[in-house]
Amino acid sequence: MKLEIRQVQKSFNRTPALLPTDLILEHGQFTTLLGPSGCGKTTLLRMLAGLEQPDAGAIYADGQCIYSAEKRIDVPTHKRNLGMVFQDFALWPHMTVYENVAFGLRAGKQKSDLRQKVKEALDMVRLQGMEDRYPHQLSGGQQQRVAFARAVAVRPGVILFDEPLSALDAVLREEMRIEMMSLVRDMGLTALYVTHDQVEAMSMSDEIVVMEKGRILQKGSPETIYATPSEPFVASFIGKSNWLTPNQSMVRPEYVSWNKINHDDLRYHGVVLSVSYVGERYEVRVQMDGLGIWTAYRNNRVGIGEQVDLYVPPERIHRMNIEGETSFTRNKIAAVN
Ligand SMILES: Nc1ncnc2c1ncn2[C@@H]1O[C@H](COP(=O)(O)OP(=O)(O)OP(=O)(O)O)[C@@H](O)[C@H]1O
Repeated sequence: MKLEIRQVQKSFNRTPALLPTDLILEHGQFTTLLGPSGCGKTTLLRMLAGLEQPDAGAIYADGQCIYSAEKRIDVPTHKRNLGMVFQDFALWPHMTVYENVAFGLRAGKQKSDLRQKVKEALDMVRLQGMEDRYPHQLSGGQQQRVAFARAVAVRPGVILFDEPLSALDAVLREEMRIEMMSLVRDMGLTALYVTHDQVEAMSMSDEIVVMEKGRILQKGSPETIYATPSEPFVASFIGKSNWLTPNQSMVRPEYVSWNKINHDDLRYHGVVLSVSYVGERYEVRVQMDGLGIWTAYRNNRVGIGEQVDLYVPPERIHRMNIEGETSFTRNKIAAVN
């Protein structure tokens, strides 16, 4: 299913939670809303789900209007053909696994072959044989699988995730991330995923939508956003950035080297602050002269307090799009020579 959001906005008690926003979720694409707490991600997701009413704007599903403030159209949640998975799993505690998954199918009136459909959904998330258990008899990962099975059992056109993994520990979170992503892809579902975890966003998404203070700052593939963030907030929120001029141009740590490689490499001077072994290499934080703290990688240790020169190829410097400037430019400000 393709979803189109046109000029949708929402305020609570006259405070804007989402400024007028346009967004298209292409059919079969995995899109992530990424941003800090309170930036409006959940509000946007809830409006798509029909759980919150926009103040203005319209929403279309495969070209059909499912919400329009102007035309007073508001298709209820259960008729929007979507599945939802939340952070707290939202399983019914007094229902078994079977009943939890069947619940959505019953509500959606898909009663024929109920048993078969529940079985298929539970097989998919590898919970065969757990039908009679109650949620409290399951691990966090298993509970989240039940929530996922319940959401997809109705064969929705789109699946909405609101921080679905944040209640799980780091190892399980990574496992579940991979599992959910491949299930969504295998089913060809359109997915919208809300998170404030940039690693999650980078590893799962076809498209990342970076939000701040109720607006979209940038939308693009993980690779594009990492390489060419549109503004300083995006650069700082995704990956590590080494600033060459405050809030204007930066270089990613992997392009900072400890030796001059090309004749036009720029040289910067600093003092080593910390060295952490991160497996295979060391992550070194360096207090740069007049430039704040940089991160660089190294194959061997370096002493804390050591004076160092770091080199940056000019073509790796990314300049923010401020007042129409081009993305990649030569920037020699603050270079040693
Ligand atoms: N029902 C509500 N009543 C009043 N204010 C609300 C309501 N829901 C959200 N808000 C406010 O709207 C803004 C956006 O909230 P929202 O939950 O969409 O942010 P978020 O990016 O999802 O944050 P988080 O990651 O913490 O969930 C916040 O300032 C929040 O306090």
